[in-house]
Amino acid sequence: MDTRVKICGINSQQSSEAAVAAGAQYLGFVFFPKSPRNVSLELARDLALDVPVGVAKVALVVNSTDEALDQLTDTVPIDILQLHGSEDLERVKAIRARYGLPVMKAVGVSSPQDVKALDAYGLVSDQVLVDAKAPKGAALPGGNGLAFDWRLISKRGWNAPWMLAGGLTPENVVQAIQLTGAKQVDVSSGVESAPGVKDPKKIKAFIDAIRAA
Ligand SMILES: O=C(O)c1ccccc1NCC(=O)[C@H](O)[C@H](O)COP(=O)(O)O
Repeated sequence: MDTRVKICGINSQQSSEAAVAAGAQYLGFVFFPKSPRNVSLELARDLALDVPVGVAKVALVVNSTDEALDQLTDTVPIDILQLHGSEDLERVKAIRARYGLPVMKAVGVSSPQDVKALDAYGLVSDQVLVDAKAPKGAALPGGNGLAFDWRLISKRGWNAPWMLAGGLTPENVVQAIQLTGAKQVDVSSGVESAPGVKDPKKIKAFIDAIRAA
């Protein structure tokens, strides 16, 4: 399978190098203080400057203000802004216009009703991330290691390129791709040895499983 892979929650040189060596096309940097994967602007800048050309650097933010985004984009060389909060269509359009960067809007899915939102976001975003909806009261809006019912989106497409996320692992990713038809996948918890600790062996196993299928 030539599925494109995003490894999210890169927070060390080791995890960055492991993801690049394994063949990831995207690296995600989380800017959300409650997350065990949260990185400072300075660390993200240092890591991003070492990422080879051709591997996309994704900055993941949650309901960020323009001031915070100004600081982020002035400090860290990123390629894509991933909006993982409750940003509405107008906010997505405004961020895209202000920064001139591709925007990937994350949409949480747990029911057919949630899937309906993807059409609208697909019209204003460059990509959509189809993720498991965070449980009520969860500390994190994403990165929870929870999968949703992939049948809800089986063989669907929306108005923009999309990426499947939520509870993916080296053991289930091929099945998830076969069932949904996803051409891009995103993983965080499933390639960690502990919350926020990326495991180079699991990263390689995740991508090798896809390549071998
Ligand atoms: O990963 C985080 O800690 C995180 C924190 C706050 C908002 C979003 C977050 N992650 C978003 C991602 O893109 C994850 O890769 C995606 O939700 C899948 O996570 P997982 O189910 O752990 O593979």
